[in-house]
Amino acid sequence: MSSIAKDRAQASRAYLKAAVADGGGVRTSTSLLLLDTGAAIGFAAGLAGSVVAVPHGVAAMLPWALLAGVSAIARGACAMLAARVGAGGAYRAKTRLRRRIVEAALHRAPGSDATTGTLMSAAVDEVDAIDGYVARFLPARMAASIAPLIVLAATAVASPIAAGILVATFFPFLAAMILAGGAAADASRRQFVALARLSGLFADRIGALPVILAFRAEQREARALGAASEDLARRTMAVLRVAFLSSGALEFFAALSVALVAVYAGFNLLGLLPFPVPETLDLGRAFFVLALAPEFYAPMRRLAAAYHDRQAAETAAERLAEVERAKAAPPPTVPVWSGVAPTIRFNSVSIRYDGQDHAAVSGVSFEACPGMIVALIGPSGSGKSSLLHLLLGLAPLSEGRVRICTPSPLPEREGPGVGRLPHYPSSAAKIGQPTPNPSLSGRGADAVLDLAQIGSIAPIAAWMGQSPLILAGTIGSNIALADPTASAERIAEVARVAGLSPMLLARGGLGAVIDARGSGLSGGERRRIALARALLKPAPVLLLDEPTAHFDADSEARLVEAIARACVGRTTIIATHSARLAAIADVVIDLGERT
Ligand SMILES: Nc1ncnc2c1ncn2[C@@H]1O[C@H](COP(=O)(O)OP(=O)(O)OP(=O)(O)O)[C@@H](O)[C@H]1O
Repeated sequence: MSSIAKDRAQASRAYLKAAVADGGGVRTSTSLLLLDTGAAIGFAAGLAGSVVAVPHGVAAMLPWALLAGVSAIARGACAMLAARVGAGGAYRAKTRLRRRIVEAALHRAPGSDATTGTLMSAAVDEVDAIDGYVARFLPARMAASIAPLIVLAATAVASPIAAGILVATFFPFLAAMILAGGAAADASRRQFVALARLSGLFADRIGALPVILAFRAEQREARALGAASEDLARRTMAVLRVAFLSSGALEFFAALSVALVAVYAGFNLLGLLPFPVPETLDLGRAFFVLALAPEFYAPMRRLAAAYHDRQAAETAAERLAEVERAKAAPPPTVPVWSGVAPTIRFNSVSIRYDGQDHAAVSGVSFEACPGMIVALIGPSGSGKSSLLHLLLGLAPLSEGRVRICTPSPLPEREGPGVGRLPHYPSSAAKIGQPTPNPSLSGRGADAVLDLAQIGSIAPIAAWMGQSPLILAGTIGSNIALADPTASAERIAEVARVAGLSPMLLARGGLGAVIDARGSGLSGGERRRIALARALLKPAPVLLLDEPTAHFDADSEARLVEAIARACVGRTTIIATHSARLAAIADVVIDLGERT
């Protein structure tokens, strides 16, 4: 194994160790497997005692037969409980890990190139890959390091030479296992990478199905999926080849050791050994060591069966660690936001995405005050959305500063916090001048927060993005995502203000069910849902990205009026190509002039 592969394997093991740290389930499961070995010794002793007692009648046989029977039942119970406890431990470890992975996926650093498909594959398949590791491999590994010694000790008490035979067959077996294990690790890693690639590819292509159909790229995408699944099949066959080889070696040495013990015990019993030995076995001891010999390899068999689980888990751990590494660092300061509209000051702000030569935005300065609308205009690609994303922690700040000034004090505390924000009316008229925020009067001196310190203003911002999220459910529940506590009347009101009435009439109201693809909602209707969502959120900052795109002139005029009303008392920044919408802004920043 190269040193890079070694480092990688070590890092994966350390990650797995930390991920399954509770260990309680593993220890209990291991103890049950060791009890199973103890019961196996009892079973062998019971069998041997029964055989020896046959000439002395049923009464003499009975206690031995009872011992064998109780031991057999105990073995069954231990095996069942070990599987159950292991599965419980694996479930808990997976739940904890999945929570961490989903959190890392949701809070990934701005500019991360992970696709939805790879993140889904990480949260579902790769977390599931640690199931066998915790439920089977870890208990089997711990048991395999102790149980053979117990069997060996019990065998040595009856026949030290039979114990010596077991030890002698163990070393070539170990060498074969190490060789097979190394080959299995590589093959298994390659197989798992192929599986993750296929799952990610499949999930992404399903998400992009309408686009694929529109561009008639079905054949090409089907070929790509076919190639990925053939690759997976090839790698799976390689894993199976190694698995068959290693289980062949295991079975060979297990059978060899039992055969050698049987031959030795039989010849010793008959006094036909061709060489002198310092022990003479009687029937009971000979039967005991013979019945116990298969148990020497049983823990190793169990470990070999679970070995693939370890490879799968280590490969998954590499990818899970990558997802966690891509998680954005938590902001150093976590403010408790008040519901007061802040002043947002951009000072020589530049945004450069990872891996890009040029800054998407450079040297932008402006100020958005409470009650004021700032319109960001400029040609496509001039960085309007990037500035909004910056405020939400979705784009990286590479130069300059963004400060959030609010008249209310913002004490720091542990954990994210946002109090109940006041209701921002959508009924007051918006006049062309900045409107003083009524809630500001009587407040103390400004508290100034640095965006670089707080990471995002998402808790106090209502955002309408360019690609609105639509979830399977009703139209009403999609709007209510912004404020699950909102009343039906309030949802109906924002839906009306956002211009959804004609669509709701046609589809049967807010209770109309839509699927995750939106059940044929038009681009404009999706945007209206997103706008309604933004208007519903009782947030003091409103960030709208192209709210009037896809609208005809009349609808646009009505929507511009509605937006003007909704902005009263809030700090609003709108990215737009619409001259009509820009006309209601107090400040217009033309990003095109800067390039
Ligand atoms: N995540 C990203 N990674 C790399 N580059 C990005 C990313 N997001 C945006 N960009 C680039 O940054 C530049 C500005 O993009 P942005 O979406 O901010 O422009 P825009 O003015 O909003 O465009 P439009 O009017 O078309 O919406 C573009 O060149 C874009 O390709």
